[in-house]
Amino acid sequence: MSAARVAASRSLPLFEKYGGMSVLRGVIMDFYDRALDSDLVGPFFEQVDMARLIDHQTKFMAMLLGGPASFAEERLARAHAHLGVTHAHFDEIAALISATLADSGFSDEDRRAVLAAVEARRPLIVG
Ligand code: HEM
Repeated sequence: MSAARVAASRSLPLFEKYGGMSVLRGVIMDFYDRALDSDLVGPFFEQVDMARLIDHQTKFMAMLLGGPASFAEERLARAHAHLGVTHAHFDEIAALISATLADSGFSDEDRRAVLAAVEARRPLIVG
């Protein structure tokens, strides 16, 4: 790759670097397969409309990656307010996101950046 292309790819938002909306949607579907398989967090999703949840989570992640989407913090808090999510649940979901991103080809640096943005939302989700 030429120096110019390397420089250009470094300045791309992660959203474009990792393939945009349809690729991201596949990553999110992979993540929810893992979440449903988890004894700790799987039961939370049993009664949930997963197609709708995948849409919303894809939008949320697209925003975190610098893509063309927005997802209000208030909405994130409202969605989890009555679920009784503990720190252990949050840690499990964060670990599943991390493993999914690693298996989807995210570099360690980019994976850590996404996880830091997820971690910053912990107070909105646990409670
Ligand atoms: C770790 C960071 C987390 C992020 C970034 C996240 C993100 C989201 C998003 C974007 C939605 C969709 C909200 C909407 O429809 O408006 C959602 C819904 C949901 N989340 Fe999370 N979540 C996280 C952690 C958790 C944890 C730890 C649990 C439980 C173990 C959980 C359980 C759920 C459930 C059950 C819904 C569906 C609620 C419904 O449709 O009524 N989430 N989450």
